[in-house]
Amino acid sequence: MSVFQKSKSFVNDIIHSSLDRKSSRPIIVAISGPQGSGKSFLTEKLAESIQQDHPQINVLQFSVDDFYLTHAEQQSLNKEAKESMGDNKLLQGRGLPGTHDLKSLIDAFSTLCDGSDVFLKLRLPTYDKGAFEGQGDRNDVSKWRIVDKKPDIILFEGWFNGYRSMDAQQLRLKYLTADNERSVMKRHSLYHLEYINDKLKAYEEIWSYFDYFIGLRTDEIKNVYQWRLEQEHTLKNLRPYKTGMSDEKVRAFVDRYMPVYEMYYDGFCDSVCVNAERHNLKLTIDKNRTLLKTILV
Ligand SMILES: Nc1ncnc2c1ncn2[C@@H]1O[C@H](COP(=O)(O)OP(=O)(O)OP(=O)(O)O)[C@@H](O)[C@H]1O
Repeated sequence: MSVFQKSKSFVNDIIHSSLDRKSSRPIIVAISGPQGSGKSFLTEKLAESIQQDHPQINVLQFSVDDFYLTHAEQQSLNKEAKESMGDNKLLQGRGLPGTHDLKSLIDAFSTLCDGSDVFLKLRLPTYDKGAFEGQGDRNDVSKWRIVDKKPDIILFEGWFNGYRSMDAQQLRLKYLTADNERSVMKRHSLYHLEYINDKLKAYEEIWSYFDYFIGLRTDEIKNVYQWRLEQEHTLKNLRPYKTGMSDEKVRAFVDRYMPVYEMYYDGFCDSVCVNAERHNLKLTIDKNRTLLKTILV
């Protein structure tokens, strides 16, 4: 079975078990996986298949990426990180916790899940990753997604969906005991990692909305380099002016994410939807995205 087939069957079970549920709150299915692992591809296919098999169900899909800071806001953060945070490279460019408009994302979840029957039109931002030679920018409001009907099910994807911050001691210990040569955490100061860890804590309010979780795991995290390069080549070819990052920039871009994988990736699927059994689907894939292992907890 493929990642899609397993996920489709998981989502179909969710839909069947929720059909008689009297709730005006949508079901939230979070999809998580490292960059280029295929979250958007999977989310798109799942939304299509739900729409095809259950036309009466209103599906909404969106991503944490839609909520990145604007290019101008990210530029100011780059400056602040360089000048006032001891040159924190982890924040110089989009991607990590701390580089999103988290307040708008929390407001969006709160509006979508408020449980009342009245639903006012909601606009969700969209993001152009190709703008400014791959640095990216939020799209003009005319290109935002309009949600004018309350969704029944939301597919929400994000590369660090479900990651849990560590307490200060735990992070310190992990850092101090990491191998000086091999650890990517050690290329940054502890203070820079602590800042990201603090920022991550605030995202956990979003995780509390999740009812179900699909986590794509990879046998080797270094696969992300290959996936992200392939993805950028594909995206560049699709863009009218072939804009995007050079291979060297893509590698530098992925380098920024690596410490976060090292910090949180090991147990990231273990404590997402903890209050209900069989709500977490963990799928392990290899570099060709072939499914190696499935765990449902
Ligand atoms: N199962 C698959 N079969 C074929 N191609 C795939 C599959 N999954 C993903 N791809 C392709 O791989 C590339 C990366 O996939 P995708 O954009 O879905 O990754 P992602 O995890 O959403 O990445 P990011 O976090 O960087 O947005 C895309 O070009 C996509 O079309």
